[in-house]
Amino acid sequence: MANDLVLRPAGEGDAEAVAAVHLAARRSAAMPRGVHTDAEVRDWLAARLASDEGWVAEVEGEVAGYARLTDTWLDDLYVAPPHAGQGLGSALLELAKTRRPHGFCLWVFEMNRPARGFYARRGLVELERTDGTANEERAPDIRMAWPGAEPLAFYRQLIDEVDAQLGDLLARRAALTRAVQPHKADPETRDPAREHAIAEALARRAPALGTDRIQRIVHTIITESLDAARERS
Ligand SMILES: O=C(O)C(=O)C[C@]1(C(=O)O)C=C[C@@H](O)C=C1
Repeated sequence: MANDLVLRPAGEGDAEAVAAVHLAARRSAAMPRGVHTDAEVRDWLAARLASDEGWVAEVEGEVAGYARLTDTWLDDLYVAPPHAGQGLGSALLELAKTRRPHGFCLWVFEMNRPARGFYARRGLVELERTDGTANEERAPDIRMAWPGAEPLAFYRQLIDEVDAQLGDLLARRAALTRAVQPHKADPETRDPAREHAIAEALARRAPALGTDRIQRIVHTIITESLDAARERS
């Protein structure tokens, strides 16, 4: 642990120093190149720090690391390269756990093995992986979570959030199944080849479930959607 380490809330006057830590840490980390100019990063971080919860780690009076939290995410945790390996990251992460006792999530780039190991060793678990198409850097990333003091409640809340999206998607999908029926030569006959192709496409997006399970899920969704469409017509 670094001597003289002080953790304190970030103030408006810290924006410049925090941005310097962010830029230097990103350059030396196993992360994709940033897609913004340094000036854009400085402006963006200053705005974020004005509304999010920021903490700085000071060593001998200098900002050497920082963490930025929203209600449910640890959005940033960076340590300036000269101060790496001195316990600042651990101290900031433990602080985040204290500040968010009911848990939080974060994104880490798949290529950033040191960071993934750092979080895993401190009790964070991997939740999901992306192919990177949804982030600015277009680099595969991993959602990790610290499930907090009551993991059951934490995970149920995340499940509820996903189910809200799933419910909307099921409603949209069922409406489309219904809309297409009048345009079929024989609405009573199902199209196994088409259903198979749909399941294969879904299985590519959800490999953890495997094709057989996805086939059964797709079959149920389509059967029930067709049934609901008949009831309403
Ligand atoms: O594409 C069709 O032919 C549809 O009727 C839609 C749909 C679906 O919901 O995706 C439903 C039944 C068919 O067996 C195949 C697909």
